[in-house]
Amino acid sequence: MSSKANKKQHKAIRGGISACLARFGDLSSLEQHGFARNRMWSLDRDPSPLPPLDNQSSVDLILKSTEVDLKTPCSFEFRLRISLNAGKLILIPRVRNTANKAFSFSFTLCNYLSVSDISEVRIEGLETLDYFDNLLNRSRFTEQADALTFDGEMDRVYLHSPTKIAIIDHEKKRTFVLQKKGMPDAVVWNPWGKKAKAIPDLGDDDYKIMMCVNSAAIDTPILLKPSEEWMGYQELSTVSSSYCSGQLDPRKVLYGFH
Ligand SMILES: O=P(O)(O)OC[C@H]1O[C@H](O)[C@H](O)[C@@H](O)[C@@H]1O
Repeated sequence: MSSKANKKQHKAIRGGISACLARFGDLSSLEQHGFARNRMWSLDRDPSPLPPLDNQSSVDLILKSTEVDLKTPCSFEFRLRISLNAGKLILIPRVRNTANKAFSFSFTLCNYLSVSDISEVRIEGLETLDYFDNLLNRSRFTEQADALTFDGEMDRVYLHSPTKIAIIDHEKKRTFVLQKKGMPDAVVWNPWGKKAKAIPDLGDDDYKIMMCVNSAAIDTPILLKPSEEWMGYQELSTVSSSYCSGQLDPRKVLYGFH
């Protein structure tokens, strides 16, 4: 979490994971990254059709469009199951269309990851993919690097990424493994120094120890007919090892090679 995080209501905390239901990054959006991350959610006592929870380390939450302001252009129920197990955090977002006409939306789970030093981080799994560069008017490029490293501001939407992405923190000897379904794209963001200074709830130097790698459905919005439900899945886990140590080949993490 940011050293200057603002924990007031009606504002997403800068850190953790925020659920963004919107035309993500679209200027026509009513609120940056949508309204869902800025609202108070309720406990969901009927998470059907998911099986009821049977362990203490899970919770079902719900946000109904009726609890959102009237500017919401559609009627929906947005459910989120959060489960925490040893070294593993699972999020299952679901959106049901409760209106009598179809609507589409983009969706992102914005994962703030804590790292030892952004210059020492390497992301595996995005190589050779096409991406939109938000810093260059969403121009489309193809990733040429073997792995993604950071030496300046980055804000990209990688298209059709694999279901597993590894974020390797050399200094901490820790790898985050991000697995996802139903969210084909991946956003990578680090504001770097100049932009960090301009973001009020981010400490000037916080950019050195954070990054966002987000599960997203942005390029092709999710289309829901009346009564239909969309479901996504995200699993974030850590592997105590490092690419440097030679004990772990990131390809094994990504593809399970033996
Ligand atoms: O400041 P926020 O609204 O939380 O957005 C923070 C960042 O999130 C993303 O990952 C986007 O790709 C960036 O364009 C954006 O600046």
